[in-house]
Amino acid sequence: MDAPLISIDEPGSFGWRVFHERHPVMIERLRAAHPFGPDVRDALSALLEETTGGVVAALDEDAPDHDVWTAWTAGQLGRPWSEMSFLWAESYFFRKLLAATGYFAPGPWRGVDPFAPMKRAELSSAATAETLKALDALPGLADADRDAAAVAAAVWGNQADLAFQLSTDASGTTSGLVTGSPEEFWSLFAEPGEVHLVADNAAGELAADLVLIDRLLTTGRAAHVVLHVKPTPYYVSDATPTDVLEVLHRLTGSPGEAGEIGRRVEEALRDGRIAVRAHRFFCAPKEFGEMPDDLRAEFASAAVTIFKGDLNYRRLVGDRHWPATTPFADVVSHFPGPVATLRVLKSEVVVGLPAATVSSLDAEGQAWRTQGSHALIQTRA
Ligand SMILES: O=P(O)(O)OC[C@@]1(O)O[C@H](CO)[C@@H](O)[C@@H]1O
Repeated sequence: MDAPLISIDEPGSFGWRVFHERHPVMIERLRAAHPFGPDVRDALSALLEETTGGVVAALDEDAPDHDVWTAWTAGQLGRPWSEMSFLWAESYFFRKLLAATGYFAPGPWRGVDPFAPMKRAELSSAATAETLKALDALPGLADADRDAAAVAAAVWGNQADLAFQLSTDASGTTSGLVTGSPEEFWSLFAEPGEVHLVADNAAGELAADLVLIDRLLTTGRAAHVVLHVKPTPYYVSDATPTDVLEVLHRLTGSPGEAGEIGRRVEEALRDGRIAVRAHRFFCAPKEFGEMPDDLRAEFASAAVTIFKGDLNYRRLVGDRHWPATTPFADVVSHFPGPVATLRVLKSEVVVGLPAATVSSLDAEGQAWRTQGSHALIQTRA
């Protein structure tokens, strides 16, 4: 039995606060970052109004992806936004945000990633420089420690999510894993095969993901890697194909081990051991249980698929009020192959925790599910 979907209608709930508190701040930041004219500024205001108190309106008839969204919005148009599930509503919000900035229309903003200034600032920040410099320690580590470091960086890299940093929930602290371990992650890999990594954020997190991919290839755990990113800008900092190139340039332009890794990744892209894909379903307002057949077939042929980040977790297990002790294997039974998820907890949903862990986290009296201080590694062979 499925648990109830997480919604956005209850004032003060996490989903409600994303719409009523986080989105207005995000839109202000976009207005400050770009010299949008009155048409775009008005469209952004109208979007806020629609999504916080209005009804769900269709995309423009001439939108390039109008047909696919007609299917994805079936049954929702004309209904109040407050009746939509959090997952559905947030995804459609980001699609409409792109439309409001002129991303799909003829004109100066066509194809311009409105979040690029934020992503670029993170990629050139002192914090990212420090993280890249820390990679110099890797060659001196024993194999097991190097494995553990690569996974830990990929997990905690997910803290650097620019939408989340706009949240009043963000604690900025780092506690431990609520479940799982690097050893559990690596135990999924046996014969070298094709590994798929479904990326989340650009900049620092994607740099850590490329380090993990390099580790998979150089240790022979993967013969090929498919890196899945978003086809269009999404959730502020989600990685697109352009971001893969930006991060790669940042690595190859760095001294030391970061540069070495960057050059190995570049070589693997050139000779086809790494492929980058951007399936449109990665921006769909749907759980992965509803993925289309072509994507399902790709994952079915993978030796292992790695899902990064909070949103991919929500889509994988279902963005629902599951009891936190619900077995992970039960909620991912729809997925057609071995799967691992590396995620910092930034929204309400969580499964697969021992009852004792849940009670001790609850007893601490912190917003441990949403404040980005805890992480998890979960696998199903
Ligand atoms: O997927 P990511 O980048 O790890 O996190 C996305 C996120 O910031 O956005 C959602 C709310 O806007 C939450 O799922 C989460 O906090």
